[in-house]
Amino acid sequence: MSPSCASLRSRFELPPLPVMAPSPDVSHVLLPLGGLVGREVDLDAFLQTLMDRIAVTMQADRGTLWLLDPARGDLFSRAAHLPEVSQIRVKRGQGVAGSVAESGEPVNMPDPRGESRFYADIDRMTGYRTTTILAVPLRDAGGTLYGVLQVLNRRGGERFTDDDVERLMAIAAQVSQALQSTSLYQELQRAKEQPQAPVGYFFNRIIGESEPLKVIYRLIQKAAPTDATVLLRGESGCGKELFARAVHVNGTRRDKPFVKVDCAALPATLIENELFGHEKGAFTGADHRVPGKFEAAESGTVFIDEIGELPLPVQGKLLRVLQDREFERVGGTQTLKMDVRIVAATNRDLARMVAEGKFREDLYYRIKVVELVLPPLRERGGEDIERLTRHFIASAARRHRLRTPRLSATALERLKRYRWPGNVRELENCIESAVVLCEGEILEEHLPLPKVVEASSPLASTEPRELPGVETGELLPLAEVEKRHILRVLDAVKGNRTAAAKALQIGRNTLGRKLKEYGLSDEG
Ligand SMILES: Nc1ncnc2c1ncn2[C@@H]1O[C@H](COP(=O)(O)OP(=O)(O)OP(=O)(O)O)[C@@H](O)[C@H]1O
Repeated sequence: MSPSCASLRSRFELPPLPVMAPSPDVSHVLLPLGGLVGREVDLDAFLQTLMDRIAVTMQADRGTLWLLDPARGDLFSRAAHLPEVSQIRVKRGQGVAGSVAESGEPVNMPDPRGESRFYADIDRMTGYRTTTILAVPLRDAGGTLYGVLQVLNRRGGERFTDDDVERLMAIAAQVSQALQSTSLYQELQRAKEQPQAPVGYFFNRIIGESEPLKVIYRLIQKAAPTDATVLLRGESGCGKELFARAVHVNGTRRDKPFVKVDCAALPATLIENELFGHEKGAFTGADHRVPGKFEAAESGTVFIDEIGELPLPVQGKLLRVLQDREFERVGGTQTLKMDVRIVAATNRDLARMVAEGKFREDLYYRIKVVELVLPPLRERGGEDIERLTRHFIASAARRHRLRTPRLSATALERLKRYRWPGNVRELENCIESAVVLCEGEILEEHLPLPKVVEASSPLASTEPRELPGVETGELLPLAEVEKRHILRVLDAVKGNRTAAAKALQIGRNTLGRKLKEYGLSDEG
């Protein structure tokens, strides 16, 4: 085992934290982490573990570590427990964390609604609803404030108490001490001396250090600060949405909205409406004006998922948006100007769709100014599979409040050899299921993987071996086998698409798209 594997392993084998009695003595929260700092092989994972522990100890739903960016003078989120976006920035004085950075005093806010110090845009950006917040300053050994430690939503709908404030302050003192021996702190110090150098670490939500991913990170770093339209291509479940968010948060629009439009999840007739909004009276039932996603994303980014599903007339309208930055609402005559960046994604072969006359050629070239082809999981190598696996084991155990099981060498070997047709999503679901079903402390028997079909087998295939419902001997085209299998699974879950997608280990979008291809309505 390589030294880096050894330290990663020990990180995930830390015993779970006991739920603490109210006491400011928090030494046992962070002591086990102390040793890891010195062997810091994976700072992101370390910070994530740290935030997870803090959230559990504070009986909070989630926690965020904010750091002051000396180059820009604002605060950026460096690690968050269950974050939806990789990075958020707030100005000093803005929001609760910004207020703490400004005043240097803790803030305990039992009900943020209507509070001027609460920055509701963050909830809007993440889709999370904050009900209680507690935030305290982080100071270095010299007493200078360099960040904020924040926890959200105390469990059981309770408020954070005065004891909690004291406890989080004590934790902050220890976190500060631990952080000061990391490369992150050194980077902050360097940035102080060279204020032009931006503080990095913008990929902290994406796991993977394999060469093909590093190529993608470099391309994102180049493309993100521009306004170039980005097209993400890749198999279903390989992280297109995650990378689309990375483009957004690494660019200049990071403080503005990131708005997703999922073309596969919408009936064709509604897509135009969703993107461009409609005027009152545009159609029966349109009793008031509704702004579209382009308006909602003003100055931010619109992420058009499954762009290959866009009906031809709407493709023309989108082309005009890209060329002239203007459009009209459905049923409207007023031309609206807009300023948004567009990131699109597809797992379809758009070049082929162009050749077949299903996708406009001029739009195709407009959207692929920067094209990022995400590698499927099986091409990212065993180390990335291991990193993702350990991350998903820890997060599933946390989500289901279970003890974190250990991964046996045999199980890890099987995971590395499997082909992962459903990519990271399939791995995530597979691990969650194994963690939930695991009976002992070792995760080995419960991996829901087909035992025979593995990458190293000459019979390796992306299809499961057994396909119930298909009569043996019948030589069916693959597409027909897939269709029958999907319909059978849907039947088994009584038409519940979320459950069917989960069982099939594909995205709900992908399922919607396939059903559309079979000519089945997209509702439900
Ligand atoms: N590199 C990664 N690190 C951590 N999590 C990842 C990574 N890639 C994907 N995931 C997770 O896998 C799941 C699927 O990712 P995502 O939805 O971005 O895929 P997608 O390519 O957009 O899928 P689809 O084409 O089906 O919409 C998500 O839960 C995402 O958070």
